[in-house]
Amino acid sequence: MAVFTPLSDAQVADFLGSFDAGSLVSLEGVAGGTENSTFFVTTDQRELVLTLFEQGEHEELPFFVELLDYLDEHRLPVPGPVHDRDGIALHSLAGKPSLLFPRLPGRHPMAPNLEQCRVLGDTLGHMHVVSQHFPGHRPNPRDLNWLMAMHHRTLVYLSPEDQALMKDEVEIYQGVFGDAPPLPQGALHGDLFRDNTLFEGDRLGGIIDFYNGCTGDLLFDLAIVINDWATGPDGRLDAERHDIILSAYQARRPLDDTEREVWPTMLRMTALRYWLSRLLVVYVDPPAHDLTPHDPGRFHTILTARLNHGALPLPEASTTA
Ligand SMILES: Nc1ncnc2c1ncn2[C@@H]1O[C@H](COP(=O)(O)OP(=O)(O)OP(=O)(O)O)[C@@H](O)[C@H]1O
Ligand SMILES: N[C@@H](CCO)C(=O)O
Repeated sequence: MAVFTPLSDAQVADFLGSFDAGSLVSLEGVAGGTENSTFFVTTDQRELVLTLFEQGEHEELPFFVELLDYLDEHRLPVPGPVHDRDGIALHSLAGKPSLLFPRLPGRHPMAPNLEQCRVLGDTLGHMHVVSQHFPGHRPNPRDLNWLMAMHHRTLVYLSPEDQALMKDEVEIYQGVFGDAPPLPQGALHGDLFRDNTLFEGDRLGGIIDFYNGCTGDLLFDLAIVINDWATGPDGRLDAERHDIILSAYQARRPLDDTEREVWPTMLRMTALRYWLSRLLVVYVDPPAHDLTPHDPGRFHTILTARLNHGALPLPEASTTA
């Protein structure tokens, strides 16, 4: 379950009073998610999602609201926060910061078909074209600087081989990214896994959970997507899903020469980013709740597959994906 702070019907009915969103009909805690409390709220006018922020940097919340507002204004399929009659989105409920969103249709595509992959690549490309002009600023909190600072904390829990793997990799990334010209920048989703999208058949209902959103290398976002959406059970890349996502993406935003050059390293660095973040959750800073943490081993498998088999050739940019 992911309701860490229960709410009564009366609390939510009162909360809805400041919005033009109708009167409460029903309230249901949402089982998914691990970080925040999420509720489906039905009013006599619409279906909504209410999120209470349980952890994280609350001072970062205005950035997420601005980013979602911006993407929503540019017609990207994201849940634009609902603003109250005074134009305010961010409220406090049960002592926690809270946001109200439209409820988007669909389910998480855990075994995405090729059309869903194409739509995702197209939408991410579109999002990155738009997000290059987003005026907000929040440096990527999981970038190479974070890897360099944090990886030491997990070494004691690793085998000697894995310690060497992690240290060597971080050193290689420093060399590659330290020497490369700057990569194209913009706002990123920062965690665009399959379970942060909703599909109704082949139609993308929306991209959710922007709480890793930040500004930085657009290629970082694309590599996270390929590692999650286009990887088989053995950690190796699935050529069909890989090619269709990247072709659709590049029809919107072709990768430049530097991005193409550092791509194999970016795939490895974003795999290590999740290996490390999951190790930190399991060993170093476990959450108070007893939800099963994500498996760090999955991203160890992906990282070693990228090392042993390299990246696949990038499709050329075309305008017909
Ligand atoms: N706008 C929305 N429309 C429909 N469903 C939503 C929406 N927002 C969230 N959900 C549902 O609530 C679940 C939890 O939401 P979310 O992913 O934001 O929570 P979280 O605790 O931050 O999760 P995570 O563990 O992925 O970080 C989602 O998996 C999805 O099923
Ligand atoms: N998507 C993340 C969890 C939420 O940040 C992971 O799979 O480790």
